[in-house]
Amino acid sequence: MDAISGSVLLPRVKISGSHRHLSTSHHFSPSCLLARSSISQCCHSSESKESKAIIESSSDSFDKRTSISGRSYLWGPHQKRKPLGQMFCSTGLCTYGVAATESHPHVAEEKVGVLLLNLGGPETLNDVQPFLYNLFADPDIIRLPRPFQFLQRPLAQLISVLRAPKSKEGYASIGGGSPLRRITDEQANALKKALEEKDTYVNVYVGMRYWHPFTEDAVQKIKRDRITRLVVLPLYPQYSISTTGSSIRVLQCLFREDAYLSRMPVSIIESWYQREGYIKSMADLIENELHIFSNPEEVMIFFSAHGVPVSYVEDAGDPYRDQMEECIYLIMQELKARGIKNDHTLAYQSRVGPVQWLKPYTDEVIVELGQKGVKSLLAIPISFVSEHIETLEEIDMEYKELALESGIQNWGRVPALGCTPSFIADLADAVLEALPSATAVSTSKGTSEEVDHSPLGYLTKLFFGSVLAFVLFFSPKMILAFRNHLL
Ligand SMILES: C=CC1=C(C)c2cc3[nH]c(cc4nc(cc5[nH]c(cc1n2)c(C)c5CCC(=O)O)C(CCC(=O)O)=C4C)c(C)c3C=C
Ligand SMILES: [Fe+2]
Repeated sequence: MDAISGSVLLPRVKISGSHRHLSTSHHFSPSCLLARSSISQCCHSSESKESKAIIESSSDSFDKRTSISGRSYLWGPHQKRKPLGQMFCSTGLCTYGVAATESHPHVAEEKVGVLLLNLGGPETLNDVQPFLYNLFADPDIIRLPRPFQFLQRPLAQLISVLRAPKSKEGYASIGGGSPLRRITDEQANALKKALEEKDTYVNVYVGMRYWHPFTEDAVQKIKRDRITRLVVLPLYPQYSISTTGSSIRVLQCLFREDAYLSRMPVSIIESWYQREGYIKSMADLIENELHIFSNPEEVMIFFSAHGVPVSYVEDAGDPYRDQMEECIYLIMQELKARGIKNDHTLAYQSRVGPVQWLKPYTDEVIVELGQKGVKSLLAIPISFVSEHIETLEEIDMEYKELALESGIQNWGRVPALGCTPSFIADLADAVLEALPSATAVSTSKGTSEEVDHSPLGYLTKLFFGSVLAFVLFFSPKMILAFRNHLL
């Protein structure tokens, strides 16, 4: 899908909000890594200077629910929860600054865009290895200490080649590719329509982090369409460094480098797991599935979230686990208010590689529940709003089989939200609420470090990196770890 275009434009969008000067200038590290050689540079953020430029404006106009987590976080070595600062305006943190009006002084009518960010997935089995390469080349997915960052791409190459056969099996079992692009396009269409029903006419764009349509392509379209105000909506309810954080950092690099884009008012909705519409939509889905069981009140409500390595949360300050727990608390509160008082559990799935991931692990909890005599289980994928390989293969096939082997007799699974009307309507509200707080990216280009772009330097690093990666990955310990966890 290109943009889902709305012919126009904004006389009907009311943009209100107090005008406030943003007093902090923004300095961004140019330490960009070429994560995908074919596309543009993407930031490696851990050194970003603007992590120091924190404005926590106590905006009176901002929704208190959003404020619980309405900020972004930088990760990096020894960093604890560092707000991204004001590279972009994050919903709830600020109102739109003077730059917005100064930069587009002749804009008579706003032309609003909504950019949906998602992970992307391979569409064919041939796409699997290059998709995995893009994923593992992301410094927000494999975090290497600074002196070893030059190994990122050789490592990504190695790991993607090693993992591809297993991943391909998974994608083959769900029809030969990921449904993510199709579903995200459908969500984009539905969101556009939902906004039109609220008298707001926008272009909706889809930007994927690791596969087509790439974020870089979506941004080009936004520029081509002369969008004057943008709301960025990552399709992850909870914020993680590895998902929303990674996508936003790509955007930062793209916007920082472009005069037009850096002046465009932008608002990012960083997390929205606590929105009433989302919570109620999830509760509706759970309630519906519970009714299918013959003994609804005895069913264990089993939330299975995508995991992240423990170090993200404990060392880098990823708010993901906190947001996940709060999200589940809110859903359970909503269910209780409807008279549903079932037991519930949260566990984390889909771990990759030889490091500790958030616990408890989904597979281990399923076995334990079986041993404890739980007979009915309703699995709820909670970290993602589309069907994808980890719902269709991991939950529906692997975990179902494990559950039945472990003594659980009745198995159910809540579908992903997809285009559920109440959910899409809530996303539309989130967009409308975010519009007034859009602010322009700073045009200042503070630099403190330079990246070595010389071809010789690059080739030397690539060569030694490959040798080192090879040695590292074929040491007996690593082979064992890979056999156990990755392959
Ligand atoms: C909130 C959701 C997700 C988080 C957090 C997340 C972190 C994360 N993922 C990997 C490694 C892989 N992820 C893969 C695919 C994949 N992951 C998510 C969501 C989250 N990932 C989605 C939606 C998908 C796409 C699924 C599809 O349908 O295509 C894969 C590839 C599939 C596979 O081989 O298993 C890998 C690998 C890491 C390392 C990580 C955190 C650091
Ligand atoms: Fe993942």
